[in-house]
Amino acid sequence: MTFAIVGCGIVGLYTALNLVESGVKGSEITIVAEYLPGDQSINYTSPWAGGNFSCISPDDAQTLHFDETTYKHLAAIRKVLGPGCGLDRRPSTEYWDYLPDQRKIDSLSSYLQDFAIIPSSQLPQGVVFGIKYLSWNFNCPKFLEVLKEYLASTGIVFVRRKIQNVDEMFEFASTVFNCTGIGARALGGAEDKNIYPARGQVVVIKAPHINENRMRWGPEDVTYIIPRPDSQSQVVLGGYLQANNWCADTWKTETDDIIRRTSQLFPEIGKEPEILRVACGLRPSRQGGVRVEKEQRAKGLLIHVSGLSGYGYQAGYGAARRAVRLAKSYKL
Ligand SMILES: Cc1cc2nc3c(=O)[nH]c(=O)nc-3n(C[C@H](O)[C@H](O)[C@H](O)COP(=O)(O)OP(=O)(O)OC[C@H]3O[C@@H](n4cnc5c(N)ncnc54)[C@H](O)[C@@H]3O)c2cc1C
Repeated sequence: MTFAIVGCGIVGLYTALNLVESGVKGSEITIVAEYLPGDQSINYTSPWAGGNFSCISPDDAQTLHFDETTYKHLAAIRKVLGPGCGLDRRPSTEYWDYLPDQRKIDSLSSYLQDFAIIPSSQLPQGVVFGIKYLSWNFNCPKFLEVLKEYLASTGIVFVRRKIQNVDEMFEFASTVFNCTGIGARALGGAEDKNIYPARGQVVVIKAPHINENRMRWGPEDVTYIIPRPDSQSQVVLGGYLQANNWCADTWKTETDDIIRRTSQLFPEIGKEPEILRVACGLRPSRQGGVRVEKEQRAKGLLIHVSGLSGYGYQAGYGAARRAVRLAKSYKL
């Protein structure tokens, strides 16, 4: 059996990793993508992520399960890739201006390391609920490159090509994974109009004194501070979740708003941090949630792994594992 993956963002790479872990030889896997690690485009979301493990996922059982699978497996991934791979542990504090769904808290509290609910007397003004735990932090551009190098070392071939119609992928293999992120909306032969962007702008600062995550979930926006491992003290500040906004530009007003909100949440950031970069990305959100589905096409089997929205790093490994089991017809 041969396998091909269209898409080389975090979801395509996690899918390849799952295939290798399940015993498939690297030489039986081909990854085809318009953009590869190291590239930058508004149509390539993965380099723009914060990124960490947080409470961003929706409250449905499937996504919570994907979160759990990924959280528990990241230690094994770090071991394989080695120190300096852009994946490491940092403590995290998350606050809500509203009560989060109990299903999510029950799920997270059952496996997050060092999980604790913050006593209400210690919550900042306006916050109604808060937790602390040990999170995972990604230096996303670096992690993508290191993971790609590791997969290449197993014999996986990477091909740069824009696919017009998904059936072209059966030139490469009889089983194809569609991991095209925001591109899944327009992928010929498999257009998924449920996919839509959720734009986020981020500000990258230099701040060696910030070594923990802090997040605050408001009714409309999220404010977050995410240190990047193996990055010479970069910290990612955000953010926004702007549904159906395709804009690739960045805005000074949003930068100022992000600095204002993050320095309020974490005063040690200061009001004039050293800004290294401002960027934005389009989270591949999906009406109906994450799609892990098997489809029999005339030329072979197609498995969709899409709609990872703002949780591709923290839930994508779990989604990819389910996709690989579907492909290999394992019991779920
Ligand atoms: C500001 C921001 C902050 C975020 N923070 C976090 C975070 O802290 N934690 C977290 O878990 N997630 C976070 N995310 C979300 C995360 O970045 C996404 O869920 C993830 O990157 C989606 O990965 P993907 O592989 O599905 O898509 P992408 O990374 O976009 O990859 C898609 C791939 O498919 C290829 N492709 C598409 N169409 C075609 C075609 N027709 N032919 C050939 N190739 C094609 C592309 O070239 C690319 O290689 C954040 C996102 C943003 C924007």
